Amino acid sequence: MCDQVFLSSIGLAQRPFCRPSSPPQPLRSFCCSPDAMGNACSNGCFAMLGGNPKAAELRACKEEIKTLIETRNCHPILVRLAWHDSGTYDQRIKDWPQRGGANGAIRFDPEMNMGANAGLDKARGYLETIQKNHPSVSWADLIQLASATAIEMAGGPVIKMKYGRVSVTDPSQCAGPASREGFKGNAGLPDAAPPFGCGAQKPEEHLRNVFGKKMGFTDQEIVALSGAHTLGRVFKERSGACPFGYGEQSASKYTKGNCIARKDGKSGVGMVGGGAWTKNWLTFDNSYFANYKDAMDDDDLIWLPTDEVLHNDPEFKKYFYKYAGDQNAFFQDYALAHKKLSELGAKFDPPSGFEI
Ligand code: HEM
Repeated sequence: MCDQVFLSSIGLAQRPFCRPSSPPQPLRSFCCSPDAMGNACSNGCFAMLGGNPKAAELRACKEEIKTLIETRNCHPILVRLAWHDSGTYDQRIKDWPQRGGANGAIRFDPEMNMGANAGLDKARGYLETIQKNHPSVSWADLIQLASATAIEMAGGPVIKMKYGRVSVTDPSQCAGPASREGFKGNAGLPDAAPPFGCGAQKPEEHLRNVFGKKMGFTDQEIVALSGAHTLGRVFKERSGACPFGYGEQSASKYTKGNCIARKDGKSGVGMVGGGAWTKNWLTFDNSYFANYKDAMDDDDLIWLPTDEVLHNDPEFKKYFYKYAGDQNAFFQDYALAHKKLSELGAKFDPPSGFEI
């Protein structure tokens, strides 16, 4: 077949020209130069290698993460760990790693010990064993992979992430708590209630300072990302943003040991206690939006000022009600916003990253 006939058949022929097909090329001509260690050429090409070995290693990690989540029901804390690694990102700082973001710095104490990260050392501990089994996988990738896997396992969307994130190697590369212009602490991670560390008087202003000015998200993305609170709990011993805490005695009605919160209806809540935004807080769905009135009216559920503003602010509320009525729209927008969050500030090797 000449090229013109072939291109027409797939709808790509632009101009009427015809020339004989080029002679068959050896595969090598499409694949530039993967190195002896099995790393891709600069185009991320592995055609000569029978698959990307780094992707294969990450897929093996994913299987171990699934076992971890299945046995410990730790979906929410893995999502929060990844978000707080990414959430140090400041788009006004250009250099890596000073700009923060998904670079694995949260595994080091200077970042882990920031007030906003209270409790997340537990999630770091969960991933430590997996990282030891796969030392070539970067912490930055492992943290993001665990979060995407948790969302999938909770019944949420598959997030088509890019991998190959380079990790920082030293605690001195962490973002300092007061390193972000206009934010007093926690490298500009959000506060659940006033006083807001950016000096904002109102939650809508605070969310736009944190997510818009600092990280580069739109109003729509802020609302979609907030829907992650369909999962998880608040603990008085961690953020202190609710009256519920560790153990059966301090648990809310929905976080006791015998509660069913998983999508598959199986028992198991991980550590007992805390207060949740939704009744089925190990299930990723749109109930955060659809059932917000329950959360506001029921003293055993949580609804923070930064949640409330999402259905009161004229811009935010357009998306809030859209997601309340349309779970598919929420899943689609969430997956895109989460992918963006997972890549904030990241440096990739190869530069184009790769999929697994
Ligand atoms: C909009 C601004 C946000 C505020 C003010 C906020 C605040 C909080 C607070 C206070 C907690 C409870 C922590 C504790 O006591 O253990 C929490 C938990 C959580 N947050 Fe957020 N968050 C925000 C955005 C996000 C985003 C963007 C995500 C993910 C994309 C997220 C995911 C989670 C998850 C999954 C938990 C539950 C963790 C667990 O159960 O261990 N949050 N958040």
